[in-house]
Amino acid sequence: MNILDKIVEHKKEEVESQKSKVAIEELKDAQLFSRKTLSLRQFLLDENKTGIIAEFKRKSPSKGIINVDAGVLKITNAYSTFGASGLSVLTDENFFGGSKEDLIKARVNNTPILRKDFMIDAYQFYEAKSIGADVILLIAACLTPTQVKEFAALSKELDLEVLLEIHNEDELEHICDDVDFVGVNNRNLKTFDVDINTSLQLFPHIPKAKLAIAESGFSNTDTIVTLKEAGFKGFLIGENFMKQPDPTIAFADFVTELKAKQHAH
Ligand SMILES: O=C(O)c1ccccc1NCC(=O)[C@H](O)[C@H](O)COP(=O)(O)O
Repeated sequence: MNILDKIVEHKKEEVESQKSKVAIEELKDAQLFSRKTLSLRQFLLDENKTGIIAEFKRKSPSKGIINVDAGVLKITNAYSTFGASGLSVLTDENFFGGSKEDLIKARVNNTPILRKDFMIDAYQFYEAKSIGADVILLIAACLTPTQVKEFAALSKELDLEVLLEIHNEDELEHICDDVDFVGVNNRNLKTFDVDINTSLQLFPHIPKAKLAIAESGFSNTDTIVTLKEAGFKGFLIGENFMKQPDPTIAFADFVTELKAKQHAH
């Protein structure tokens, strides 16, 4: 069984257990459920921002523990202040050490937040809205095109934007009208190898109406400049900042360097 299958297996049990504790009607009563969401599309198109979607990530299947001491509030505040176009907060506990509470805490920021989780059941979309998410992730590798269509439509009803993640050309078939962003994940989920060329190869096949986001494995600003020139509008970066003794300083330094390089181009 590959890691994605394992995660999905576990997620199904988790969601069933959660459904028996909190009904959808209760989720709808949560204060955050009725808040007006922020548009990641708008933030990504804002030239004054970096295009970086900075991810709060404590551990991962590929890297193990990345940063267990990290404080979500301090780090996401700094990411927002220093020009992140979006925040990504892992809410999966078992494999990534995240939580719904992390996302609720990060919500003080006036920056769009992606609920980073493995979405496999309609219940999770109501949950995402109830904890203050603006964007949800659909991973093509664990959903059928019909499920993507249904979940994307439900997201739109709930005023959530949709990031569809793909890994290869076959998964382009999952793209549908209600998808706002197509994310190309450079990490092969079977081998965990990261290859930035995956983004460059798939970019020409992404419909122009969707904003393209490159995901995973970024550690230098030159790569971001190259992908920006290729047409990518967003860059999902987690580990590179989170593994540093102070992720807030690492992020600020990265942004300063990126801006200098863009200025020079
Ligand atoms: O990161 C993993 O090990 C992983 C394993 C299995 C499924 C998903 C996984 N990562 C999710 C992500 O998409 C990344 O957290 C995100 O793109 C940021 O990547 P990075 O900058 O390399 O932390």
